Amino acid sequence: MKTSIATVTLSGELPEKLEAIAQAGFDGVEIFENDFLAFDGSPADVGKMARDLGLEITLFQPFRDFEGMPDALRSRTFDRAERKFDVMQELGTGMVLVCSNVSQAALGGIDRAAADFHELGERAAKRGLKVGYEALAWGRYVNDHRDAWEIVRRADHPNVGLILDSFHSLSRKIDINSIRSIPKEKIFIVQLADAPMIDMDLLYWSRHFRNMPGEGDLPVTAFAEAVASTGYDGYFSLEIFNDQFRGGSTRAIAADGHRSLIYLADQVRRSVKTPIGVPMPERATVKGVGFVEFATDEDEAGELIALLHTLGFRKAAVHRSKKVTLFEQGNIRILVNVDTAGFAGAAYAVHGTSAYALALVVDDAGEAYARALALDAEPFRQPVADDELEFPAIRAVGGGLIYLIDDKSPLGRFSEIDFEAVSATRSDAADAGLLHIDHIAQTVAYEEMLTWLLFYTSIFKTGKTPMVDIIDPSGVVRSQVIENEPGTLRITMNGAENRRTLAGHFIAEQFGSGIQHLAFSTDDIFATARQLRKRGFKPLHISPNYYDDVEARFGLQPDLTERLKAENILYDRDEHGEYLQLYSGTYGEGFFFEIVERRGYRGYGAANAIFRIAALKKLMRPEGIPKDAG
Ligand SMILES: O=C(O)c1ccc(O)c(O)c1
Ligand SMILES: [Mg+2]
Repeated sequence: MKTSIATVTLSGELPEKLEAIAQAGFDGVEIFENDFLAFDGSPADVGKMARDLGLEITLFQPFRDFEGMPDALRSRTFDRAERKFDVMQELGTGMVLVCSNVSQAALGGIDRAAADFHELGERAAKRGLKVGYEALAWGRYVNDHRDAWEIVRRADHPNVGLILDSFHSLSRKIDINSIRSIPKEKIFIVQLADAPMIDMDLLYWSRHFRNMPGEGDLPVTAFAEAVASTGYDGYFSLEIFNDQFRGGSTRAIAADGHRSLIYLADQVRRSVKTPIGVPMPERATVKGVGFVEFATDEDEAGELIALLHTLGFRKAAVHRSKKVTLFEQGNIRILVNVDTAGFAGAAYAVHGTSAYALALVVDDAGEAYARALALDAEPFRQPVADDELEFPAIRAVGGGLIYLIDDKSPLGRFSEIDFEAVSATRSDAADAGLLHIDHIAQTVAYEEMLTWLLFYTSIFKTGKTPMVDIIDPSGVVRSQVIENEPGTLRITMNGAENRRTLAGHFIAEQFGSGIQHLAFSTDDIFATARQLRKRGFKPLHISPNYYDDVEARFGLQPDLTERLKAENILYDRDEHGEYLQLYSGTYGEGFFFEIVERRGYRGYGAANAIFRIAALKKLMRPEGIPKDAG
């Protein structure tokens, strides 16, 4: 698949945009007229800049309010077009996008529009240029690609074709099967954009909320499949109007865009069986979390290890060559790394004590790694001793790592190969009944949420649930769940917009995104709570007012409410069952542990988050969260 992106998608000046586009691996670029007009160089300079970076200029756009003008305005409209053609020839691009007329002056009529396009085609042909017609979802007379296609068909000119834009068609819920019968040579270019499902004015939605394919809720893949079924083998070009992207990191957004197209091509290749995109292994099935690794130092390790002990973990093994200790309970493994050398040391130096790495157990680590790299993930390597395992690894949230391990290779036996077991002591006899990692909560800056959503969902067989707003006493935190069907990988991603929220404070003080809490599962939270108490665990104190409310809200038996209150356990329920949650206090700059018992429940206790956040913030005062820092 040939990939392209419109300059309007990115922030910055034109040269910066072009560089980021080339760097991200695109083949082509659409020059959006305003980007060109705001730039000081000549069209020839822009053309040279693009070509020097190896980019083809796929399109110059948009040319507005062209077709169906009354006679008094018609010749001036053609003059305007000739001026655009001059610029295009200097730029060195062969195609212009004409979007459907929105002018009050425009006259309707398919034949009138077709005649205008025929003439424009004649004029374009003289210069060796092509004209593509796109139906804007809010066009005055033409707002449906089926009508635009009919106009193009009647214009009957080899230099006039159709431009499809997934947003315009999907936002109006136009049947995409209508694309399948369009001859591929009449589809000049295909623009792609997704968007979150929001019920609002089409123009406003389009100009502010588009996002990359796979980041939103529109069936962009099905749209691309319909296009591919025609045999179309031209450019797929991203055209994303998004306020956040325009203010975001030029390089990061360009990289997300490239990843979104590779992912899309992979899905289309599998379903339509066309040779689109690069063959790669399927999305990796995650069977579980192999371990979570903390980076810390000798001084701070003590407090973390003490906390792990109160949670019922036992020291199970030590690394043969590195200063890494393995703690275990049920199927949960936690590594505590105090090595000053290597990546863990660097992570500690930047972030302080933090859970910087995650191992995911997949069917085939080599295949998962190959897929990750095909999707532009950044590989990670560091030297390992001869007799030690080298985990395939990629960079992940907050500059941390994801290690890929599997059971079919020696990687699955890392705890025997790289580690030496230590014998159990008497105090290890009874654990706290913790079984699995239920979920991993990562806190990221709000503008990074889509990046990581696309990262996880494109590489691993996971899906997302709708974003929810969590009310922090100092602002809103957006929360997005990424999970797989069997629940063996559950990630909650919290996006913070300001640093006064608990999540925002965590990012500011940790110097970046990262894992903010780990939730462990138990199948008897009351028994676990009892064990934890014996071990000296201090649960997060929940206000008694909460229990009055929860009893009334769910109609709980008073004795259950009393038991919940006695153990500081939070309660929630959905149509599938009940959820019980118990929290630790905060550790460091806002890290904490959670213990959950799921009785069929599928969610994450979003309704309880406000109480949990308030309680955690109370713990962190007075020196914790600045009351009114900006
Ligand atoms: O919002 C617009 O005006 C606009 C312009 C050009 C396009 O290709 C498009 O999809 C929208
Ligand atoms: Mg468009």
